[in-house]
Amino acid sequence: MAPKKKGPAKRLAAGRPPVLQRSKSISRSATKALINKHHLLQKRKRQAIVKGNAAEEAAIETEIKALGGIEGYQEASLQGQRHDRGGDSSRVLMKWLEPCLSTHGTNSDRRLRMLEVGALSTQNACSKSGHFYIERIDLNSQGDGILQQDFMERPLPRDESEQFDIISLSLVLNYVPEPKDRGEMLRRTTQFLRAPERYLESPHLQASFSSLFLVLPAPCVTNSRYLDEERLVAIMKSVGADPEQLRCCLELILPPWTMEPDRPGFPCETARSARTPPTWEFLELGRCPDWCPESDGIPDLAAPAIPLK
Ligand SMILES: C[S@@+](CC[C@H](N)C(=O)[O-])C[C@H]1O[C@@H](n2cnc3c(N)ncnc32)[C@H](O)[C@@H]1O
Repeated sequence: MAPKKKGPAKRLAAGRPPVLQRSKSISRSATKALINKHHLLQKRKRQAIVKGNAAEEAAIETEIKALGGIEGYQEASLQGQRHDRGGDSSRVLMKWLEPCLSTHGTNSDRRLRMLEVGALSTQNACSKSGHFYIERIDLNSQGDGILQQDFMERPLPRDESEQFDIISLSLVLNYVPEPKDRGEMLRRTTQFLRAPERYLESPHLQASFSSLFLVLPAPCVTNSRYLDEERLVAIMKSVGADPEQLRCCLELILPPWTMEPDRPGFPCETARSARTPPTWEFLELGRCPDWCPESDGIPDLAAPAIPLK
């Protein structure tokens, strides 16, 4: 028998089990294209389900799989959290909360409760801060410390001990294909937040808690036929947020030149004055929310289906 031909020496990494292999870096534009395509397919799939068209639904599901499924989408999202691509949004949150949290301290008995919906990592800025007990959930858990759970199916809190001081909903709302479901998701967050009375004896906390940290891709607000700042405020009001207390964070996917302070159409003071990393922009609508869970009426988030005039 002829001796086996020796191939080129393999690198050690080639023998690693797949879970240990380093993920490939995807270019910024490929990341963005993949995320957008995924959102589009989710929307079309939702429409196919509503129409009861099983064949179309299956075809779209095949397309989603070919794109890498939810894992591919999450991988692309993680790439977006890289420092050189604007970093993780919770850095912005920590910056906002710094004045109040530095007074509060990090004693374990004083830590605040955070629910992170759509958590991709246990290593972001709020996780590292030491200020929070964090419950992390995601539709598709990427590892220990992240519970696999659909927020929409999460049992409602039975009492205040199961509620949270803050909920992070960063780049999750825009993942939900149907306007009505987006409304329901927002409304649901209010049921998980602690009542403002809880903070009456801690004036430094009162200014910021309880609150929702809402992050949206900037074009959802700055370049949308259906949503602008005014409508976003109206939507937040309809779920019971005090408009004077709102603060929301937009992930800017537009080129850095749009950070020009006098860019028309972005009248927010903080956006003008903040020294921000190039891919983030802040929408300062006031301070943090003072939720009023009793607010009547179901939010009319079908609103985004009505084009702006
Ligand atoms: C773009 S990633 C955002 C990750 C991270 N929060 C960030 O800011 O970079 C969106 C994540 O939200 C998760 N997600 C979407 N809808 C969800 C739901 N109903 N419940 C839990 N997680 C959800 C997705 O699985 C995905 O991992």
